[in-house]
Amino acid sequence: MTYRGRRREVTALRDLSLRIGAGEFVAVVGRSGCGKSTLLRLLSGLLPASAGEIRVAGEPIDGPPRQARCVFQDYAQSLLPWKTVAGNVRFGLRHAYAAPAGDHDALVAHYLDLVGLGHAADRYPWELSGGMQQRAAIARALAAGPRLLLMDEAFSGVDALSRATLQDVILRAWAEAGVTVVFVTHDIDEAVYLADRVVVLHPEGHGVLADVRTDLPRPREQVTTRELPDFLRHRRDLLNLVLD
Ligand SMILES: Nc1ncnc2c1ncn2[C@@H]1O[C@H](COP(=O)(O)OP(=O)(O)OP(=O)(O)O)[C@@H](O)[C@H]1O
Repeated sequence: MTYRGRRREVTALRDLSLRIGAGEFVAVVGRSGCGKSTLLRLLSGLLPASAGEIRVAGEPIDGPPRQARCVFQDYAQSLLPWKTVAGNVRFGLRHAYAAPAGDHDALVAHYLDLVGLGHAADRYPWELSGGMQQRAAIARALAAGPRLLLMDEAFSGVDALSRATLQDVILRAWAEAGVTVVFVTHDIDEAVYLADRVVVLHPEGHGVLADVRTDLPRPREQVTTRELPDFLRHRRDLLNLVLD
């Protein structure tokens, strides 16, 4: 992928070949500037690839794929400020990939419960903490019934405890919805905790440096999973790869 500016060109990713199966939870890690966000923007169809091809569900994409939804780090800008939390989730339902069966009120309540925001349905985004706003953004994305959920440093802007809660929210949602998740993070611990497969990008954007199956037992749990010998082994190996 080459970014073409007026004065110069920056090639962010090259020789990248990656295949992600339906229903996988894949984390993408790597040094700052290695192209993680570029990869996600390409998958989201927001950035047209300057070379190569991206297929979602076997179809080459030429814009945002209908079955994909994105959650970015900047939660403050991802919600509609004039709508309540419930109104934002309802918006997700109304623009769903496949029209959801059932009563919309019940579905809104379901997604709010899933992210632990049942008590905040009538509040506006500016009345919520950062972690709550991000939960609302996740509920809205899930309400759209995506088959592919793209998350870019989605939990980086919140405090450590809210981050742990959000990690468990997304694990629950993934287990329930069977959606494919591609999760970009600079946090190796988060990658190993969440995913079954961790893709390490080459520091200078030369494709994939390593593609590691972690496959820790599920369900995951914040304390016990992080103490597993396999968790610690993958964490150490991945840190060595990224820091090298
Ligand atoms: N809009 C843009 N125009 C020009 N160059 C860009 C643009 N966006 C990103 N780049 C460059 O592409 C490369 C990859 O950037 P990208 O943001 O994808 O990396 P990243 O791995 O997500 O970084 P970080 O971990 O710091 O967020 C970098 O060299 C960056 O400077």
